[in-house]
Amino acid sequence: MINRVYIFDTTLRDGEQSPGVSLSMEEKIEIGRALVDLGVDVIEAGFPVASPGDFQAVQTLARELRGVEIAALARANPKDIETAWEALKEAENPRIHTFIATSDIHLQYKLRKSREEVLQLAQEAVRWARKFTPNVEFSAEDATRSDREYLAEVVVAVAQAGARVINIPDTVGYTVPQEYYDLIVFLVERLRQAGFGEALDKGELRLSVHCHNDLGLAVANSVAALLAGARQVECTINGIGERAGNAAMEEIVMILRTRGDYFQKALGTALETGIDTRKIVPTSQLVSRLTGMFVQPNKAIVGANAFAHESGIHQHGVIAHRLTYEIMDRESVGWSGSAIVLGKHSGRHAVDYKLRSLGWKLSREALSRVFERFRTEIKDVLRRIPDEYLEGILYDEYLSENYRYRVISAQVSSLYGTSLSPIAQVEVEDRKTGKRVAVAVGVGSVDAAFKAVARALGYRFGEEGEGERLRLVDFHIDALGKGTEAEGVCGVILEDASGRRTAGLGRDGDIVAAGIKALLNALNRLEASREAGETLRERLAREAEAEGPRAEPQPMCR
Ligand SMILES: CC(=O)SCCNC(=O)CCNC(=O)[C@H](O)C(C)(C)COP(=O)(O)OP(=O)(O)OC[C@H]1O[C@@H](n2cnc3c(N)ncnc32)[C@H](O)[C@@H]1OP(=O)(O)O
Ligand SMILES: CC(C)C(=O)C(=O)O
Ligand SMILES: [Mg+2]
Repeated sequence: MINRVYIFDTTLRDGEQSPGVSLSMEEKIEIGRALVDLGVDVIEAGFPVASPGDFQAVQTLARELRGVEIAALARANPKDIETAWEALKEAENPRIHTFIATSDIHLQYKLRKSREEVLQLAQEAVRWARKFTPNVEFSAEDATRSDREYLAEVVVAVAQAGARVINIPDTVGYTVPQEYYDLIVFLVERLRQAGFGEALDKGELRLSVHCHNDLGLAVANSVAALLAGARQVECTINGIGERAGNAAMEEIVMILRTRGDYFQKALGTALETGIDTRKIVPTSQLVSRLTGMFVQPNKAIVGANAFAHESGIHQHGVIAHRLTYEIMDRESVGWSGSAIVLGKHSGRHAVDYKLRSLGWKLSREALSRVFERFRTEIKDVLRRIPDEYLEGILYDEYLSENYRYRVISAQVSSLYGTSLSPIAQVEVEDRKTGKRVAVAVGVGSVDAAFKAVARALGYRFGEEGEGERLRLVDFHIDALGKGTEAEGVCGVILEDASGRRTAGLGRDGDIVAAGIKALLNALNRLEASREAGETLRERLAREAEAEGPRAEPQPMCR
């Protein structure tokens, strides 16, 4: 049998059947182009008879996209099939995908037809479609709950009618991998007995799988079917689709790639797809943005945490050698940036690694000082810890004696039920220039307070006003503890005009006061890093060198 697995992407058809998803024509084209770039073999563009909008979308994609087959869905009746063809006919390589259910439950309650009638409709549908194109796919909807003998009869009948691809959907996500594997083996055998062995071996006739995720088995079932001899897999980006979704393409592709050794052993050959895996993450993010379907952080391959290491023991392992805790190269699926994420469970190795990647070399003693503050002041306070906070600790530890600014007092109004704006008045001390008072109006009380502090110290946020312009890159507030008396913890990251970034933290029972403290902390660190940051960096590096060499992280670790 051929070792090429054809990727049939149904993000735009079954994926769009996800409750709450409705893509505009422009969005479908944008996703369609991304799918072509990704290297899918077939794009199921829609169900043309469903609505004029669906018809137009299929027609537009058929006209616009090249280098890919375009499929359209049609029930087993002449009108659906003719409409599908009308929409498809300008495609470079059009495919009519016709279907009818084969399970007794569907026959009895939904179609109200006998097995004989459905068998005949299935065959006729393929013949109708063949009048337009030889590229016809037939799906036996709810195949996994169908009587096996009857299903085999339908499969052989549609092959005889000229279907090029026969799809065995697990429409309601009911099957389990071994059962599905056995079913595909059984159908392959029946097709061979009916004289289609050579066509299957050459890939001229293909069995396809289409799995839903109701029991969380869509990908496992798809892979089992590929092991059993299916060579087309129907799937969606991020696994979106009807109910619990379809099989996630990115997972199937990466299973085939990562476990090529296993397929080699089991089948005597690895299974190949045409997917350019480096485009997986950008495509996933595009689909998530346009469909509004959020990708859970722990989702395999494309979730934000899929390659992130936050706990100390794992971080240490990965820093020593990526393969200790990574089975795939994150860049091979399109991720960039660091895999080491600082957080509550991070350890000394990760802190050292992060500081090294920020250009700091520390002696053991200096690292211990930073790590101790990280452990006691930050780890339990912030959920995610941007790298800037580590540098902030260094400045606090070594330069805080020279910190320039101090807030003496602040008064901030907080309003409700009025069109008036909040006002902040602050009194600050600049060690170089003395005390200053400033007043500012803001959208909210934090905005007013930040603007007043900035004004008093010769900075500004935004276009207006005088002073050096700063950008607030990040601002967040967390509650430490529960209830209305919980302490507020505010974190800010500032960026100056040269791109230098510093972070600040502030804690207070009053969240506006916590914000003011965080801002002051960040401003003090900014000034200190400008004045003495490089000197400190050199001094610490000299101390580290004097201490002798330490193991450098492996270049493999990113
Ligand atoms: C498993 C799947 O994902 S199948 C695809 C599901 N996708 C969709 O349904 C999205 C698009 N659907 C639609 O817009 C509409 O359902 C339409 C336009 C297709 C049909 O709309 P309506 O004519 O109003 O029918 P409705 O949706 O209420 O019922 C479906 C009809 O199709 C029949 N039918 C269902 N599947 C098939 C089939 N594969 N072949 C032939 N007839 C079928 C049903 O028996 C029912 O017929 P009836 O009206 O004679 O009772
Ligand atoms: C139309 C078919 C292939 C389908 O989506 C299903 O059975 O789930
Ligand atoms: Mg489906």
